[in-house]
Amino acid sequence: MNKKKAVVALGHKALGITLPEQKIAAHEAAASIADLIEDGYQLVISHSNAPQVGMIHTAMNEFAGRHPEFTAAPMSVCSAMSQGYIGYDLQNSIREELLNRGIYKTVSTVLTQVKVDPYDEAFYNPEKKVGRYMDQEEAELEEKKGNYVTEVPDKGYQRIVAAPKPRDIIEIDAIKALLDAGQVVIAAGGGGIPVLAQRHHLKGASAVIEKDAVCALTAELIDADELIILTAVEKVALNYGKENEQWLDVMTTTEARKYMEEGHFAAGSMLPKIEAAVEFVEGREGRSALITILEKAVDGLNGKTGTRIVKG
Ligand SMILES: Nc1ncnc2c1ncn2[C@@H]1O[C@H](COP(=O)(O)OP(=O)(O)O)[C@@H](O)[C@H]1O
Ligand SMILES: NC(=O)OP(=O)(O)O
Repeated sequence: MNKKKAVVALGHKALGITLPEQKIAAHEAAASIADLIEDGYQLVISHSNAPQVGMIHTAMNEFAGRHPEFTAAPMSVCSAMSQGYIGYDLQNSIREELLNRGIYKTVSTVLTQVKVDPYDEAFYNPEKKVGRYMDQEEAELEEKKGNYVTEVPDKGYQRIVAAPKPRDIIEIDAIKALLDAGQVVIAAGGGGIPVLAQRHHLKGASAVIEKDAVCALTAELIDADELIILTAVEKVALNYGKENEQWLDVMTTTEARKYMEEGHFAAGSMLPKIEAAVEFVEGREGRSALITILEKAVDGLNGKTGTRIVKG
């Protein structure tokens, strides 16, 4: 039997932020991933990184210059570190969960670079929130360092960086080779390390790519059957959080476009998921995307919950 190929996007719920939180969250996420593997899926797994990459950037740059051995690290290097920091925990948690179920599979993290366009509008209009919430004084200090910040209602301030569109995945052949060998691959974590191609040289870009967007691109490039976005809500809603909230079981791509125009999906959270789902599903016939809560992945795939996005 040909196994179904899927890309799974793991959000904040699957990761936590601090190392102790991450260890617990990754363990729980591994159970959902193992459920999917037991259900017969061949998986490429990607994940969020905005809190972590901000934390790493602050940690790396706070001490820069105070000692000759501590030098500043650009955002692209911090992205690479976040892939290692998160991938390490995820691959070991998934490996352990699979072994507990009597399944032997190598699980590996591919340090993944993603090509972006140097003229992408996002470089002129940074909007991606990263890192912890700050008070006004801390935010002003960040601005003095040349960083951009934005006010977040009820939470304080947060740093913002460019989130250019992912154009190509440099290590895609390695990802495909591992997948074809029946192994479990964690790739393009945190949207991938954004790079600008300068002839044979890849120059790290100061940006953080939207992980849902890179999941759609990965799914396209491996010609996946499913895009599975595991997040903090069981279903997508119209009028989310309002009195007339309406949870959706299924949504065609035409409906999704209309709902996006009507502003039903919040920028930076649900909107990139819907955009990714529409882009992937419209790529070829027979594809579908699922958005559901982390612990109900298999129920979602079996049509018991979640919101399914289909071409139409
Ligand atoms: N229309 C909507 N339907 C459901 N959830 C929505 C909607 N608009 C915004 N959200 C919010 O999007 C969140 C998921 O996005 P996000 O927190 O960025 O997840 P992740 O970390 O999994 O990528 C939900 O927890 C919910 O608060
Ligand atoms: N890179 C990225 O999209 O991370 P978040 O999901 O944490 O915003």
